[in-house]
Amino acid sequence: MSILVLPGDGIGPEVTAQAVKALRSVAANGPQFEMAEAAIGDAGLHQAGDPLPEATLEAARRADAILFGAAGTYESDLLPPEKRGGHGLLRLRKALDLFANFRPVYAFPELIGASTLRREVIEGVDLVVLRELTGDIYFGTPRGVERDASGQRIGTNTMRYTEGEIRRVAHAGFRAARQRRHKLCSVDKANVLETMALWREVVTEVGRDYPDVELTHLYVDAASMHLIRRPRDFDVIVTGNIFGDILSDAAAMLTGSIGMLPSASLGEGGRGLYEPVHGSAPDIAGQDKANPLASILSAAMMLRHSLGQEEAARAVEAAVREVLAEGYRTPDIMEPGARSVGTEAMGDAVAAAIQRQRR
Ligand SMILES: NC(=O)C1=CN([C@@H]2O[C@H](COP(=O)(O)OP(=O)(O)OC[C@H]3O[C@@H](n4cnc5c(N)ncnc54)[C@H](O)[C@@H]3O)[C@@H](O)[C@H]2O)C=CC1
Ligand SMILES: CC(C)CC(=O)C(=O)O
Ligand SMILES: [Mg+2]
Repeated sequence: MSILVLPGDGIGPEVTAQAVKALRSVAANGPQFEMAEAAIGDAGLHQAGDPLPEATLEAARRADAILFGAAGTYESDLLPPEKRGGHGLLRLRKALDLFANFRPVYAFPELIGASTLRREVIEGVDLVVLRELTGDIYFGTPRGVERDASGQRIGTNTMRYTEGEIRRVAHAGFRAARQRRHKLCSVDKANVLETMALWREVVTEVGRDYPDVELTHLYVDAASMHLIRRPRDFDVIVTGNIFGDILSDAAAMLTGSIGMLPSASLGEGGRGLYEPVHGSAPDIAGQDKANPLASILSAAMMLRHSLGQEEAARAVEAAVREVLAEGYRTPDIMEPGARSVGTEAMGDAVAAAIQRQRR
């Protein structure tokens, strides 16, 4: 089994190193992995002049699974796309046609006290945001900044979805709901945007094949309110690229921190890209402060979905619960009386707990 590791920028390399530690701990008495590393993001720009170097894309195509950290910095964010670290990630997802990004939002009972939200709202939260990942306003054309006849600058991006793109992610949403509590909520802005009216129509059509799944629809503005007000009512949320990007960061706070949210980006084949939901966090990079659990939980999703190692995936997840129950906390999830640890020490604690789980 081959894993390509793409640490990227900022806290990307710090958290990814802890996920690699967890995988090595799994491999100590279980499946063997071949791990290789390649550059992406600003790191790719520095190394090869491209946020997605050709060698990285080739290696990604060959790997069984890809573990990604974070790409981009505030400095490169405002440059043209070809010089923008984060663009490397967008291109990778597109090149591998990884259109279904599953972002589980699970409120660990051990972390209820770490959240800024009320216990009665977040206790029992267990939902998945399924974000479409290769279409929408992030990829639609025309795009760019140009000048009109008067010399004024005009910025354009285009929200665009084909029927086929909506259909395939809708199927993925219904299938996911079938594995869970049989509820799918489709989030759109069909009252204003034609693209989203098509989204609602196609999701409704696909829903006829899944009579056992309860389909509901919400507009994205109301959905963001309901997500915070009554998060337990949600099972699977399927939505477009930009709405999913925003809603999942908001939903992260139901778990205590964005440092707790893993994700799996999947296509039609078995190969997946496993990526924490957070970014490169320049404000805490290089300070041993980042929470590595989102990355470690992404590695667990990788073991499950791309490498066929369900038992190992469960061991990693159980190890995370164990260290949380023991009171290990990075600063983002710190609470009074807990054991304050840095990124490295959290990774060590999880790796040791994996050993205990697999004994
Ligand atoms: N998947 C990716 O590669 C993503 C890349 N980005 C890029 O990352 C850079 C920073 O973007 P931001 O908007 O600030 O989002 P961000 O997710 O990097 O950070 C937002 C806030 O959450 C905190 N945070 C993030 N991850 C954390 C972790 N594991 N542990 C503890 N705290 C954590 C940060 O310290 C910051 O205060 C930008 O260049 C952006 O383009 C942003 C989002 C996703
Ligand atoms: C490059 C960005 C679109 C990354 C991001 O915010 C995300 O994937 O959540
Ligand atoms: Mg995001």
